[in-house]
Amino acid sequence: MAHKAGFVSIIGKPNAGKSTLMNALVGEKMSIITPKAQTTRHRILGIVNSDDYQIVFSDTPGIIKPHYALHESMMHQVEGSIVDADLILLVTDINEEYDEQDVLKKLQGSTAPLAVLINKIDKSNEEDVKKKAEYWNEQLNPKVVFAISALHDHNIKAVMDFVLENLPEHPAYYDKDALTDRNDRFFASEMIRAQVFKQYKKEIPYSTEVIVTAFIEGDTLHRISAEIIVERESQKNIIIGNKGEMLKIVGTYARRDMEEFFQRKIFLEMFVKVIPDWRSKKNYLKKFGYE
Ligand SMILES: Nc1nc2c(ncn2[C@@H]2O[C@H](COP(=O)(O)OP(=O)(O)OP(=O)(O)O)[C@@H](O)[C@H]2O)c(=O)[nH]1
Repeated sequence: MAHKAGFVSIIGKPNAGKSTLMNALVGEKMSIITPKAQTTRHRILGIVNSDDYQIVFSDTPGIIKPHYALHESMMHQVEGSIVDADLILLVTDINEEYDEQDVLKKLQGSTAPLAVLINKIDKSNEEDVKKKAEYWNEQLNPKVVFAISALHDHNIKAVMDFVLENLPEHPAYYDKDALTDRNDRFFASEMIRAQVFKQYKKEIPYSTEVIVTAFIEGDTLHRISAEIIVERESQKNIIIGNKGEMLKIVGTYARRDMEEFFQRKIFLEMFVKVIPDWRSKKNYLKKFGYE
């Protein structure tokens, strides 16, 4: 059998379940998952290897109307991942209420085989699933529509089979040992960011960036320093909390996640820094890895 390899882009609206799906497909906790929308800011590759194939999944930020330079960068990543794709998985929430025209628009002109995945069917009924399937068939004429639950691992195997069937013949793109293109620093910062999303309300998570400033590896212990960057002094106070108690909670949970992920003891120190309006400043966005 000829070797197959290709790029599979997972796209859709915020909160549709893209990261949950990617983690179910890849079988690792690559992408952070929180109940809030817009948690994924970068394209993240998750790679599944076997002797006969290499599937490079790409989890992308949710499709939104851009309000900040940060959002523009996020949308460029979505567009890039549609252009690069050998296959596209469009994830939609069965209970999605707002307009999906922006999603449809992004897909115009794409020639890659497309599957629509109607997600969260555990929170729906057969009739609604059927209606949604008809809607998507009409709108996009995809190769196939799957009804799935990424969270409950329902029909994920069928999606995987579809991907394998439609993957082009190609040599591997990455080393067969690789699970992702992201490094340990990235995952460390994502684990802190996930806690920021979990522990704080309203605008705080969206105004926050996390930068790992030092990552010293050891056989039994990794030493990690990170900066939590916010836009205003008032946000800094909220992040730190009364007598530092909020920051302590973030640190405790993030450290726990890191210890599980890296299989090491972790020493974690964090500093909170204010950079006014960093989300609108191109130079900072560039520095933080957004193009
Ligand atoms: N009930 C149910 N909830 C799900 C399912 N899949 C995902 N979720 C939940 O939906 C929420 C959003 O999931 P994510 O995977 O972070 O969504 P996303 O599309 O990556 O979101 P962004 O990163 O914001 O674009 C989380 O609370 C998930 O647990 C599902 O099949 N059923």
